[in-house]
Amino acid sequence: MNELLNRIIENNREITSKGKVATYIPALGKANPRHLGICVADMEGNVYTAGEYNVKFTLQSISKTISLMLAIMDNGEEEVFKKVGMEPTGDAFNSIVKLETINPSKPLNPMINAGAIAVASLIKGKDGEEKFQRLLNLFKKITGNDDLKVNEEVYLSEKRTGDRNRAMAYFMRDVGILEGDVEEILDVYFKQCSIEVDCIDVAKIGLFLANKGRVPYTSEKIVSEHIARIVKTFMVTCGMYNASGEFAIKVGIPAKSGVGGGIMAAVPHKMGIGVYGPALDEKGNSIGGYEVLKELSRELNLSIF
Ligand SMILES: NC(=O)CC[C@H](N)C(=O)O
Repeated sequence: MNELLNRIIENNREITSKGKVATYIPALGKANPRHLGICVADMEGNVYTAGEYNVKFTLQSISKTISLMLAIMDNGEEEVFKKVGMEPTGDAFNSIVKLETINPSKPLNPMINAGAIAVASLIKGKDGEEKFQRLLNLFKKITGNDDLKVNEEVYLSEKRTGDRNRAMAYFMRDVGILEGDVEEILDVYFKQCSIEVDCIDVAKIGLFLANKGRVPYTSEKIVSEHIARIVKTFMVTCGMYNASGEFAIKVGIPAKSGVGGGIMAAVPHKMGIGVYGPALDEKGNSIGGYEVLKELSRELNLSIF
């Protein structure tokens, strides 16, 4: 397996030159666009790695999967889906346009920014800090990594420049989707996006979802199978933003990407995969990571369809 992963990384390194590192969050612009790494963690406890698997990056939109999980655990499915929809969108992850035109006005799904901000508002806690700590603790449990923390530079960089997210959040409060202190809600969201990880952490998140919401090594059941299934279904329909349909055909694995360059993938009953390559395609997905998953899926016949 290590040999296969090394080969796949080297086969796809060239394509990273065709992508661009995200710079709309200035601190993300410092990443090395040539980096490409992978970790596969399987059900038996084996961990395989290749390339720059241990370079640190921030979760960004990958965090939206676990924040959704926590919001459903806290409030139940019915309450959460009163505030956010279940439908994919053909628009960019940070698009604002449908918020006003759709009736009733609510974000289309929890994997786009507006939806994830609505979800962050539903996490329980006496203030933003407690809400975020509850979410961070859940990530620590799932990955088995107690050292997970926020990358302060990325967090402050996004907080300073996140006016589009801020605009969506204030609009959502106006139409009654968000309640309470908008800046505090945004702070939870900006921090969850800035949690720093490597490919191993991300593969463990995938493995946890692949194993229906249980951490395989400890067998601890963190969430019901039903909620784990909801999260994986969103990964299939919305996880790669407006490239999710094509990804389902070409790769066929539930996956969630982030603009930090990570992709988290969950192959049901088999393995979790964490990929990192900060050079992005025009839709905001890791250009090398996408190709790496495509080749791995083909080699090991991993498509769920
Ligand atoms: N697609 C992403 O990873 C987006 C997350 C990023 N923090 C943002 O809000 O723009």
